[in-house]
Amino acid sequence: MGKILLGCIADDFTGATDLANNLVRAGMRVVQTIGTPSGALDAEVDAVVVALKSRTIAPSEAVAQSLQALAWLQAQGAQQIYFKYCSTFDSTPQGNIGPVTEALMDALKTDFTIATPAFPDNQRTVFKGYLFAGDVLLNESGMQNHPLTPMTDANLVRVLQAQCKRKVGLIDYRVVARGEAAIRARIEQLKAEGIGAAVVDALSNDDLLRLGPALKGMPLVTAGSGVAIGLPQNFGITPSTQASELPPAGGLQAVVSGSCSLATNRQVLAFIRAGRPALGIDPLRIAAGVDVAAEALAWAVPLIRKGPVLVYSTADSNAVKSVQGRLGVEAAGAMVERTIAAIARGLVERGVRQLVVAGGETSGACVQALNITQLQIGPQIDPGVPWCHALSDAADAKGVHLTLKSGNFGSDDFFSKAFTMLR
Ligand SMILES: Nc1ncnc2c1ncn2[C@@H]1O[C@H](COP(=O)(O)OP(=O)(O)OP(=O)(O)O)[C@@H](O)[C@H]1O
Ligand SMILES: O=C(O)[C@@H](O)C(=O)CO
Repeated sequence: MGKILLGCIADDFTGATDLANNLVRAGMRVVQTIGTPSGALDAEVDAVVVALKSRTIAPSEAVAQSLQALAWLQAQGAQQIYFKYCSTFDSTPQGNIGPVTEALMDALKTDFTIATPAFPDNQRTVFKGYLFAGDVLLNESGMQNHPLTPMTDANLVRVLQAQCKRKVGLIDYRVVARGEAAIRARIEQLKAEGIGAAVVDALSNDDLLRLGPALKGMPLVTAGSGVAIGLPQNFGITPSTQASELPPAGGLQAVVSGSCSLATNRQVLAFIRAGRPALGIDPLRIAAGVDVAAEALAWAVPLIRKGPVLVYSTADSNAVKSVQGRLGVEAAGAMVERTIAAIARGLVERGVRQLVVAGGETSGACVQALNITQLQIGPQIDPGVPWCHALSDAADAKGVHLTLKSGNFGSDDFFSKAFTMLR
């Protein structure tokens, strides 16, 4: 197999497909691996995204996993490394984005990198170092109440500095607007001031496309998925439809959703309002010992021959809080994830070959239950969400078309629209 150009390390599974999607749209052939593979790469591609589940784990463990991924990517010939985190920069002062960045810098023996979660296609922009989600600052966007990674400060220079030993600086929008030469000059100036990492402003895709050429040859880039739109051109790659070609899809269609984010709540409602079959599952019944997965599969089987079905635990924040109050946050999450993963597996065993999964943690549980080891990345359904084609150790799940939807991504009609794209 040929050597890869770009080696990527993503801190969660849906985030990994988001990054892979932007690379594919810019012309790269990409596979996503679930965890760091044990053997050599068995595919002819331009980039590999190693999907970790490291977003909320302790820095020492995240560093160890990321360095293992780095070593594997280097062994596949990667010329540049991309550390992908969330477009809402999910991490507290004790978070691991800084420690992982610095460990990768040390391993790559590089003295400078950039950091920017900007993803304008999904309304994440960075201005004077402050991250906006839509029209509001990150800490007014709801992210200040995130159960695991509450973001109470939108100033990314401060947030990253709190996690880093190296000094953190800023490349602001005025520099970015002037393009490659100005960005490179600013990088040299920051380095001379002893700064090791700089947050980069980006208000639009044009900013990201101006940033791209200035990153050519930088050993490590750290970012959300947005920066990816400007990197393939550095390797002489231009957009092509072939990069996103997947084998033809067939089989039955289903959606499973464990995401409780606002966008997913709207998507569940839209699917129900469209008159499609949908079954809500109740975490308290799972806790009471009812075999909810078996019930859901018995419900789905007669319906699924006629079109896509949805099984969801999606609920609004009050309902989720009430369940968490009774069962505990972690126990409730784990119980629901296990049940949805069992349903996903059961659906695939019963002939589902096109599966939509909503929610990052939920996706992790489903992908693991299906023993999926590798995903080939196909066409985009909505910004940040592509169809994928699965390689799996489980014979049933081999060749399944799968999409892993981040909680906050996708239009309201996503659960119906997704299937129309595979016809
Ligand atoms: N009704 C419910 N009550 C309590 N917990 C739930 C309920 N439904 C789902 N959960 C749990 O909430 C968590 C949702 O996280 P998940 O990452 O899947 O979605 P998300 O946060 O919307 O997605 P993303 O991480 O992509 O933004 C999971 O642990 C899931 O099991
Ligand atoms: O960057 C994002 O917002 C997503 O790719 C993600 O990481 C969601 O978990």
